[in-house]
Amino acid sequence: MSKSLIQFIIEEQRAIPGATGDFTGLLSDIVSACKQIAHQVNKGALIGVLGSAGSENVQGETQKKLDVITNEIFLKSNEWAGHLAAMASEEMDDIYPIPAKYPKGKYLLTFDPLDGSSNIDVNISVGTIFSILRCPEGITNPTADDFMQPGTKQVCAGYALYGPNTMLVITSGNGVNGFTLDRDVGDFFLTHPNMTIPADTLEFAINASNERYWEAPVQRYVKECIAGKTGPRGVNFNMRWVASMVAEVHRILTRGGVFMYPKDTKDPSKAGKLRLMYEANPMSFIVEQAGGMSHTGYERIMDIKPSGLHQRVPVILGSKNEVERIVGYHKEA
Ligand SMILES: O=P(O)(O)OC[C@H]1O[C@](O)(COP(=O)(O)O)[C@@H](O)[C@@H]1O
Ligand SMILES: [Mg+2]
Ligand SMILES: [Mg+2]
Repeated sequence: MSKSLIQFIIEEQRAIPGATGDFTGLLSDIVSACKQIAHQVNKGALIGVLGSAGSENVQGETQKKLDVITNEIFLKSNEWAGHLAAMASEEMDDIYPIPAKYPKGKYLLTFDPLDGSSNIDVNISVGTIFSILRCPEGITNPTADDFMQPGTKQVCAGYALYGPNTMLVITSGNGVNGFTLDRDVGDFFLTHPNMTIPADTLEFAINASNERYWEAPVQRYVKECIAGKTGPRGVNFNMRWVASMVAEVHRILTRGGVFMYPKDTKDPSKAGKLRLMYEANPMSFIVEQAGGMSHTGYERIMDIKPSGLHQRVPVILGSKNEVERIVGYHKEA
């Protein structure tokens, strides 16, 4: 049988001089949270977890019952062990300091507990996204300011995909590896070592209903793809849109492609739809580690110095040559 996720992490940790085991402990708590979420998502209506919670999160989005449940699972699994100083989530306005009754640790955790939650009631794949940062040296009671680190500072990023299989895909800056949950054994096993994104692709993903709001460079790119053989690209493209970022990124890691939620004029107060700290940054870390590229069209996402926990950014990520082309269109515009 292939390596379990925890064996894999412990072996990686051994290669780091001075490692204390804190990181391994933290990842094992995250894995435990993802297994619990997989169980809830899998049971669905049988345990009454589908539908709306009747509340709104800080972004003004209606929360699903599972948004609330999965957020609670992540907090409870990760607060007790002494690896973290604080957490931040899509579903909470402010940061979550570790309660005084527990020891505090040296890491910060941000997460989107249920990504693609509009898909949950229609039984389409959803996921969880997380990012681990170091708590700044000497800080025991971090504030939101301590989370304002660019994506290049991430220690680890990952996602769980709750699809036909439950998978966990992680990077700690040493390539990207994918693990599949064996429900009978109750553990994740390495099934997709060294995942890489092909540099070229003939597949793109975008919510085309927003076309009239996009900027000219993205309109040009998509128009050229749709023109296919008869257009300037001289080749046919395929399009996909799942509306779960985790599923789109997983497809791109598996067979290449481009995913875009670009800057648009739909709501001028928002720079994009996706959130930097717990969606764009972790996915960018994974995509770059797999040989892909992740950009806003104007700058590398992981270079952005965050200004707020729930800051939104435009996202263009995936196969390198296509993302470079789209960035080039932005420069020409
Ligand atoms: O419904 P739209 O506008 O196509 O947006 C879909 C995007 O929104 C998201 O669902 C946002 O994530 P949440 O469900 O965590 O809010 C992404 O996963 C997805 O790419
Ligand atoms: Mg999300
Ligand atoms: Mg979410």
